[in-house]
Amino acid sequence: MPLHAAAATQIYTFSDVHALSQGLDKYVAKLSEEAIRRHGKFTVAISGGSLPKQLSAVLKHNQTVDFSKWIVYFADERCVPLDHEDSNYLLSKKELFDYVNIPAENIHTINPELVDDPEEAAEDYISQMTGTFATKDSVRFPVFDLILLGIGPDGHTCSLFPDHELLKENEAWCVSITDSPKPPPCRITLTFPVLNHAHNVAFVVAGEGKQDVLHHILDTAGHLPAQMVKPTTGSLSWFLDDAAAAKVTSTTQKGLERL
Ligand SMILES: O=C(O)[C@H](O)[C@@H](O)[C@H](O)[C@H](O)COP(=O)(O)O
Repeated sequence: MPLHAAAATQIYTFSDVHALSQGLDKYVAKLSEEAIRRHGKFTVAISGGSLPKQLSAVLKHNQTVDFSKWIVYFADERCVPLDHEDSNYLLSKKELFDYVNIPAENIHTINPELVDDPEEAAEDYISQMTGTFATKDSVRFPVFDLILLGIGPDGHTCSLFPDHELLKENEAWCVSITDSPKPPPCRITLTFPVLNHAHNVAFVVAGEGKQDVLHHILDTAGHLPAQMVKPTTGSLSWFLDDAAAAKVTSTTQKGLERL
């Protein structure tokens, strides 16, 4: 698979969700190897929804990835206990963490003692990231090796929703939201400055239910949250199954590669 971290947008399409998971396995394994070689670790932020299952279906059996060097954050997380059915941590635990040897201390969850105080929970998450990303020089924004994102039918990503005040946040690394249109209402979420400072950002989108929003995002100029993800120097990739990509017609399709 001709993987390269081009600065441009790269769109990969797959015949079905299993092929998409196979493509993600190769993509993530390559980025993980490169990052570990470069700085001894692989810092990754994972979204919730259908992404963890799509990400992990093949990757959880990968025997070459050094998961012991992974440092995991969540692109967004619900303000619920870690054993709650709505927890993104629990979802990724069931789909991936239970199968691979990521050290528990390297999996950065929302502080379970702060789930009833979203603002405090967001501040605590920033403190956790400071521990991971701070260097001897002051670091303005954390630089993840990879951020994995989904999109909702309304074009939201993470817990950044259309027309929400949080879209304007350009300083804080993580913020809380208490009026999420997608339940549950209280969450913490990474912000656009963090998303757009990542070395690599990949959207993973599958299913015919995403056809219209994906057509809007990739074929029209606009300001949906997913359209505001524009890595300053990093790569932006789309991993799509054919069902989701059916209405994508833009010239970016020239970047379409079958993996
Ligand atoms: O915590 C969340 O709800 C997710 O992070 C959210 O941003 C998700 O990625 C989209 O809503 C897409 O969800 P689906 O992939 O399930 O459609």
